[in-house]
Amino acid sequence: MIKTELKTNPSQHQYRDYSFYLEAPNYTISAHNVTHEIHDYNAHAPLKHQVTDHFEQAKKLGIHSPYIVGAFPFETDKPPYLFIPEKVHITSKSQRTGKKQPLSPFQNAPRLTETPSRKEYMNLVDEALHKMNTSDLKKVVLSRTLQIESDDVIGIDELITNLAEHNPEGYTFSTDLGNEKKLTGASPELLVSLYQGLVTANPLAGSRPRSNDPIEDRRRADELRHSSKDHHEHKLVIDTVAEALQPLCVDMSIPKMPELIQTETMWHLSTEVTGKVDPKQNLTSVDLALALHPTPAICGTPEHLAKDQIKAEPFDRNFFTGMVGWNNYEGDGEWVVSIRCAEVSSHNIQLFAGAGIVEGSHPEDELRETSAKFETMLRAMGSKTME
Ligand SMILES: C=C(O[C@H]1C=CC=C(C(=O)O)[C@@H]1O)C(=O)O
Repeated sequence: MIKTELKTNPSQHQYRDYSFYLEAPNYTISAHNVTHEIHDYNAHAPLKHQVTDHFEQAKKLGIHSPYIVGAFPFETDKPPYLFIPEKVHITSKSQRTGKKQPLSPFQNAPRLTETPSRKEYMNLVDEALHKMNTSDLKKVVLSRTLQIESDDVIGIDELITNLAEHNPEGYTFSTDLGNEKKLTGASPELLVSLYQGLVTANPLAGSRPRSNDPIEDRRRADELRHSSKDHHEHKLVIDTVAEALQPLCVDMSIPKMPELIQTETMWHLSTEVTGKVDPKQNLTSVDLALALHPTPAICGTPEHLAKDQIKAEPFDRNFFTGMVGWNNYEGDGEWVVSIRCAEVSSHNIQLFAGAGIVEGSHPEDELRETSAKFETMLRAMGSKTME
């Protein structure tokens, strides 16, 4: 986890009008006045070189310690939306009011469309389970989308305030995607951070929806803690993350058993993997993030078979299940998995939610899990539940 050294008055920090905003558990980073948009991204040239070129150009423009910020999409052959801001502002965590009553980003009731339908989603899960019986596919993350259309201009400020109030342990973010669109959400999952040589990754996999009833909530947590199906799902992710980081790190440490963590809407199995970056390789946080992405927490294993199943999702994931974050001139930075999020434009919000399918998964449970994951965004919009 990144520690902040640059501390200013937290109350100065508002996300309004920022091109990039990330509120992490212990610091907030925001950026505006874009100088360089990395639009001439070349998927065949190493990103490292492109970033170095852009940093050099930014330096010529008088930005002494440039940052690169933005988002990468799920598909690795599609361009990221990255930029170098003229000004970056880092503070200790914003003081939140703890207000649980959401400010409404809508004046009038919006219209909702689900894709795929609930029945179609369960069919996709069934097909994936069938593939697991007839091929080497072990895990795939299948997702749904919820399109919300409003007559009002959507209040992005309210949305982000609500997300941050309700997810103090997570990463609330909003980043420009061009064409007046933003990717906005509150992710509980750290893909990777690099800070003064220390590498941290915190994969999540294996989940249960929370319940309003404390006894039922505890029962679900215990069920998850003891579920061999969920531990198997979790291990597939940890093994892949460890394998990707091993050649890039020294002194890696991986706890034997996952921890149980909670968000306002979900229980998750979580493992914090740490290590020291190999000093001989001159790696940046972007190098580490690209080496890990896409992890089986949002894609599956083996990756190529999981991607074949994901093609059956009847929509484009775009930046959902990609990553959002920043990288500074020294190569330090932090990248968060873009889940519990939505693409937001003036009158439309497209929400996304996925669930990991492994042998032993049940279509109705996965449907329920994705509905619960939508709730992170829905609650920030003032809605209690979609069931
Ligand atoms: C794909 C999502 O969550 C992933 C991250 C944590 C736990 C997950 C799970 O248990 O299935 C998912 O793999 C999502 O929130 O849309």
